[in-house]
Amino acid sequence: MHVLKVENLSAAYRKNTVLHDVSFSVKKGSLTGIVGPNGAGKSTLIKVLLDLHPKLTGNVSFFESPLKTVKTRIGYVPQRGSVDWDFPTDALDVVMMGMYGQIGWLKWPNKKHKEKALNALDKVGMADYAHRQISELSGGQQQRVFLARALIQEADLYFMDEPLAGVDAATERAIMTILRELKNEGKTVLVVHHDLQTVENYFDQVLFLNRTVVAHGEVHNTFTTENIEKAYGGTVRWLKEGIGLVHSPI
Ligand SMILES: Nc1ncnc2c1ncn2[C@@H]1O[C@H](COP(=O)(O)OP(=O)(O)OP(=O)(O)O)[C@@H](O)[C@H]1O
Repeated sequence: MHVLKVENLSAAYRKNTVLHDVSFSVKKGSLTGIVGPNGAGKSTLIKVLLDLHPKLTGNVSFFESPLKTVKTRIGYVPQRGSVDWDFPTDALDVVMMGMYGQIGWLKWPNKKHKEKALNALDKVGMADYAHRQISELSGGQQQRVFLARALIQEADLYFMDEPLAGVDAATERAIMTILRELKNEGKTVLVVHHDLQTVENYFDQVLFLNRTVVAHGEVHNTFTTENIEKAYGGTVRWLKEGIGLVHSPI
């Protein structure tokens, strides 16, 4: 069964088409890195899939169903820069927002919900910051709080928009451990990712996006120099060396 199936999707900002003819499907239990150059449409793709931005054409189904019937099974960690951090709320409240599917809108969370949220903060190493205003957290700490919020949803499919951007090495390891745990529990995770050097270590599937799908498949046979060049254009040359990549101008 497909967890996500996308067919001939296109989307635009005003008259500027940013995604065209995007088609791919994702299998249960996979951990996919979505890579592509700046402005390739990675964030837009996630927003369109989740109905946060309208699509022009195409079909999207989750668990072989339309989004509106399966929303509570989907978790989303937006790009940090897209969030208004001045919103006056503390870390615990941010995490509890992830539970509205379970609590129900306009109902107050009870003690059990609070405990669950605290556990999630503990899992990402942020228990001590539960009552800190989110605007007073560092970028990496905010990212961890967001991850806790997604975890508490107990979703089956997660979209994460650059969860590793601007975090320190310890936070990166902590986040990757959690993503692998989710995968091991049979959850499906799609991650927008920037660091080509770590793609082979972190993901089992890779989706190269540049306005359309350039390549998609198992990392071991899809993460090739050829596909990297196809996605990133001819101005840079990526030489695969061991598990890393060396970036060299032509
Ligand atoms: N709100 C918006 N209004 C108009 N154009 C937008 C908007 N958001 C994004 N775009 C444009 O759409 C294109 C795709 O942007 P998007 O943010 O999806 O790319 P991305 O692959 O996530 O980029 P990055 O790697 O830089 O985060 C870009 O050309 C961008 O300038």
